[in-house]
Amino acid sequence: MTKRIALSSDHAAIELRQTVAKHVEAKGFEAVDIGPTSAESTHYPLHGKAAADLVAKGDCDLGIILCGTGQGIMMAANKVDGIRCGVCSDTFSAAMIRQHNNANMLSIGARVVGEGLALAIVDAYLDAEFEGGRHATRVDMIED
Ligand SMILES: O=C[C@H](O)[C@H](O)[C@H](O)COP(=O)(O)O
Repeated sequence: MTKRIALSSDHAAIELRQTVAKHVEAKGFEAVDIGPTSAESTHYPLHGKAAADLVAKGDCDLGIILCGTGQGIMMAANKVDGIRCGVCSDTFSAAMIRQHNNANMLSIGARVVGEGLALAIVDAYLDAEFEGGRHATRVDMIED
């Protein structure tokens, strides 16, 4: 079954989010892009929570969220039970948050990385798989 990826951002990352949405569709995922579409200033906690809720409820398999730094929207998403979201500005971390931390959401800062690196980060994240084993013990500890 096609994996569904929840996408949201604040005003600082609309263009990059739309580019990421097209990229994940081209990779064979379904992009569930919940906006916003207007460049009007908005509040990242609203959008981080909205995407995190989709993942936490199982409506989406994974989530990719963006704001200026990726930090604020990540903090909001991580307040939702069952969400493990990391901010990444490099491809190694993007793969590792999946392989070791089983992160179900990725956050990116649109004012931190350019489009090329952002898409490489998305690829590293989506192409990686959770390794389980000792890492599962630790992820369970986070959930507890
Ligand atoms: O962590 C927060 C994000 O980087 C926001 O995108 C940022 O704070 C928005 O700033 P501004 O309202 O100045 O565009």
